Amino acid sequence: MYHVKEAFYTLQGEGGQAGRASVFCRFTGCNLWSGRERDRATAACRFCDTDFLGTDGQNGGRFTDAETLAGHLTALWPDQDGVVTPYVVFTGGEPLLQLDETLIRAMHRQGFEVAVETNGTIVPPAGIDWLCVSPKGASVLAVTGGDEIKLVYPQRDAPPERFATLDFRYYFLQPMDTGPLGEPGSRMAETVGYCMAHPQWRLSLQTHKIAGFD
Ligand SMILES: C[S@@+](CC[C@H](N)C(=O)[O-])C[C@H]1O[C@@H](n2cnc3c(N)ncnc32)[C@H](O)[C@@H]1O
Ligand SMILES: Nc1nc2[nH]cc(C(=O)O)c2c(=O)[nH]1
Ligand code: SF4
Ligand SMILES: [Mg+2]
Repeated sequence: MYHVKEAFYTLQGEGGQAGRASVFCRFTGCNLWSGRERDRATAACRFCDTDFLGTDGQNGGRFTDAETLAGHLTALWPDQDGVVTPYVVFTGGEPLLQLDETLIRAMHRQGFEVAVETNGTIVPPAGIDWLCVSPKGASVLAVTGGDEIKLVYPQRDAPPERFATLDFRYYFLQPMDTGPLGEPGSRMAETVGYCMAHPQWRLSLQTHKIAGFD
């Protein structure tokens, strides 16, 4: 059984695939935070911008098997004429608590490329086409390579230096969303500063928040 908070068609907003049309599948639940506000201050991950509790979101629900969920996600892809390869992003919550090889294969059979957004604490199943790892605080990484690392910046217990020699194709810093840009607490300027001082790292902006497309 797969538990899905919500599923929707949008553009990938972040990282090296930003701007690409994507079906998002947001799984319920995370191993680094319960998702309840009263637990946030003591969680392993404390800055989460996402509601991943329950199955009550847009196109959410409980799916008994991979084929059923794959069909549900495929129906959200608008371009049925095969001009481009369809793209699905599994996120959450922590998607690797639920995503398995059976579901990845089912999406491949539907013609999709499969991307994953993970906190890096769980070993991924085989077959992922684009793996994005976003380390959280002092949590121990089970994944030390992939297509991109997208580190939310700054994090006291997770300085970029700790990850600079890992095996990724792209290294991104994403400013921690602490509220509106330009308001006190915005981490934009220091993130830009770090990328300019350390050219290995590129800036990733949450373009869906800036442009308001989800
Ligand atoms: C909600 S998480 C779900 C996937 C997975 N649990 C993870 O943490 O990578 C999706 C992406 O949003 C990022 N993110 C979460 N809260 C954020 C915030 N307040 N500011 C910037 N990025 C944030 C995460 O680091 C991750 O790259
Ligand atoms: N448009 C859009 N792009 C995203 N990239 C990663 C997201 C996530 O929450 O995992 C996300 C999201 O929530 N929306
Ligand atoms: S690991 Fe990801 S889903 Fe879990 S609380 Fe942190 S940002 Fe949110
Ligand atoms: Mg998001």
